[in-house]
Amino acid sequence: MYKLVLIRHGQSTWNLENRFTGWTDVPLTQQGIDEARQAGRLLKAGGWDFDVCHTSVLKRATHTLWHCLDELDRTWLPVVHTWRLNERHYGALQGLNKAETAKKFGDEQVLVWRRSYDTPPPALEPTDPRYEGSDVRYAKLSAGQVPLTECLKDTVERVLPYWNEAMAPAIRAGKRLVVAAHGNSIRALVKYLDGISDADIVGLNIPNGIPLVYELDADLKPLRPHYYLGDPEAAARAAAAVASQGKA
Ligand SMILES: O=C(O)[C@@H](CO)OP(=O)(O)O
Repeated sequence: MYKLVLIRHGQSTWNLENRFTGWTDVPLTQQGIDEARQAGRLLKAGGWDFDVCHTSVLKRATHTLWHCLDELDRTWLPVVHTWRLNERHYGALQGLNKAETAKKFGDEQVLVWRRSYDTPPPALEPTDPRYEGSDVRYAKLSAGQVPLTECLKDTVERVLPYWNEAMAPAIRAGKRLVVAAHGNSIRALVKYLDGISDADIVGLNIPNGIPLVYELDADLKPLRPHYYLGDPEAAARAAAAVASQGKA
């Protein structure tokens, strides 16, 4: 049996301000740091250990990993950064307040933008100062790979090659992986691993800073439903709070 741990970053400054974030590189709040450290303590208490860490190129995920590894006394572990684990790109919504956007466009429309599988939010113009195309960390990507917006389907399409080419082979080789990523890049992985339908993925929300565990068979299929470490009710409450962030 293989085990895989996925952790959504702790609270970011834009989570606190309830703003659509996407590829915007905002830091953790003090609460986010505390959540990351608590995730590390939970892992330590459970006797978890890892060989390799994977994270995005965004600091809220990277710093979550650092704090978590610090609690585990594993800051020396190899860390692989990839843009493919970045948050889903939120297009022209990046920076806007979620509740105000729901007031303007309605809860239903915001739910479609936040959680539908294949309807992307409005796209950024390439001339928009928010466009990340000239950011040095994406210099090696082809022009089309730096998104102007993404629906979850687009995120799945860039996360899955990384799963297939980097993560799955490492797991099969016996490496114990911990992944610090984002609400929607984790939803992309969960959709694939659990075989969740395009319709049902709308109801899936990932809480901040709580380790999510997969137990996988030799074919990397889940042996049991994925679960959160710690108090399951607290994890369910935190996921419900994420769901309601997009309401007016
Ligand atoms: O703003 C974002 O980038 C994501 C994660 O914080 O938000 P949502 O939960 O609305 O997809």
